Amino acid sequence: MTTSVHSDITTRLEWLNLQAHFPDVATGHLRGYFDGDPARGGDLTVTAGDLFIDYSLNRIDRRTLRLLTELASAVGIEEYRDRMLDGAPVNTTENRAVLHTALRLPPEMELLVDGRSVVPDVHRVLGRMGDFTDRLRNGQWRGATGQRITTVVNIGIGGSDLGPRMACQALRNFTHPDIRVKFVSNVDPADLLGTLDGIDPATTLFIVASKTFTTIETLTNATAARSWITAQLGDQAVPQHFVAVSTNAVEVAKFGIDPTNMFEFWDWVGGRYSISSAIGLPVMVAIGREAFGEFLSGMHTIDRHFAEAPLEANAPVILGLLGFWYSNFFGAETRAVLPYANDLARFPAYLQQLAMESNGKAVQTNGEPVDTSTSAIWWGEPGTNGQHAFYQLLHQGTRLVPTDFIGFAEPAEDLLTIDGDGSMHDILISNLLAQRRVLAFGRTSDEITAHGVPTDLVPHKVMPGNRPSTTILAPKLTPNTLGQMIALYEHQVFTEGALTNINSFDQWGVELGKEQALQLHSVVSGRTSAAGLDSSTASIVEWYQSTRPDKS
Ligand SMILES: O=P(O)(O)OC[C@H]1O[C@H](O)[C@H](O)[C@@H](O)[C@@H]1O
Repeated sequence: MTTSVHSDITTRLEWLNLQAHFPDVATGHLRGYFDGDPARGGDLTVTAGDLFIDYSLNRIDRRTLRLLTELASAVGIEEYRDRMLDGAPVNTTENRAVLHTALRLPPEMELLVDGRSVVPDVHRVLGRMGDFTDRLRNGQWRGATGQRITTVVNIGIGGSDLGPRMACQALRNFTHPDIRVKFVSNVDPADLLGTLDGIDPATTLFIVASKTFTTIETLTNATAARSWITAQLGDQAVPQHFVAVSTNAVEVAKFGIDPTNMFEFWDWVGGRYSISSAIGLPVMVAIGREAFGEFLSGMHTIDRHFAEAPLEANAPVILGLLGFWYSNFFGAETRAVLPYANDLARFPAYLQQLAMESNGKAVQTNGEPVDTSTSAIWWGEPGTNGQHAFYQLLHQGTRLVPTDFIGFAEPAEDLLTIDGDGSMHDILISNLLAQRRVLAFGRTSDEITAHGVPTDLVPHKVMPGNRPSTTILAPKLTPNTLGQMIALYEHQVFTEGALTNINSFDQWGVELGKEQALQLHSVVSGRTSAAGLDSSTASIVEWYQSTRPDKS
């Protein structure tokens, strides 16, 4: 197995330079930076496609970014990026190429994997998805009773759920008026039952989405959904009510879904990077094939920027370098993403899988333990809701939480304010601006005292500021700009993974839990004994079995 980029980053001269530089920055304050460098605000920005990114409110000075890019360059990040984009097997533990970017290539481009151009395959499947989508949306595709399909339920989990679910919500204003798209992921029966409650099997179609088609949650839910359909419509109804998205045609056929109703993708598409593959089918159904094309083209715009822009003007690289900086020099444990767009409510959850399943690792590509910190814990909620819940900690707590604010110039819809004098969207954006400003600049005890606040209250009201944030802006939340934002974060995650020299594209850490769940299912259901289990697990199994009502 070859190493992806480098090893022993902490022994490099470029790392030592950053270490020597860090104390200057650690003792600096964003107030001081802005006072001493009035042009900083407009200068520390980068444009990528339609995205305008302001990173001036970060704990860096102009030298920091140069030193960080020198480090990135020294470890060969550009070569590693190019190898990924060219289809080299950079997922070394699975010996696979990592080519989600190929899913967004225009048809006239060529990219060879094992001597075969993958672009025609990508467009063949996109064409099939488009034809299916058209038939569903124009009512040609009928259910077993001859009725139009009005509800599409995607059954999938992880990468086969989070992306399409997030995107369908984000693009609410672009969706077909007569088709609702729903999602079931959890093996908790409450999820499936809650989703099916009140919907009619005769007008419902299921997309069973699973890269491997062996994921227990998805197959269990799909089997229950099939029973729900056949109980009311008969066995012969399955072909009209089930389609599959997978890389595993054999398992799809075993499940009973007609291979002609399967939309394929390939092992060089990682689950958490799969929204631009056939896994995006529910999004295409919701917004239509042309708009889905716009979504892919937004991603491609950022892919090209990532491939071509010099490191110091490369938006995802800059964001990745900042993440690395906070994790490794400031010791930041978490990272917040706060979209000032209610429709992006699931974006932080989507990014959690993207970032944490990719980079939540402690072993370098050569099998040695990492000598750096890897992924932060990503979390977030839409503004302004979070302001009334957890922002207190962001402003005055003891932890440093680098934050991404996301905002749009034009809302999908707007309403007047209560006094009829302004726009609700203007209030939303004013809040975004206020929060990033207060986080950065705070309020000093002198300023508070000047407002006549009693002395004993002053320390409680001090806002320390110097809390970093990055602001990502786009003209409007559309399929195209959503695609741009997704690709921005994908490549940012790549950058952090490359710097820490881990394989961002495998996920061995999720396997053991799956394996043990299968074994424990047999114990929990009473088919095998609890003998040999640790005493804590055995006692909970005993409690569960004696406490749950008789299943029969
Ligand atoms: O699409 P599937 O094969 O069903 O996999 C669904 C998910 O499950 C796995 O446990 C992985 O951790 C995820 O990366 C994957 O997205």
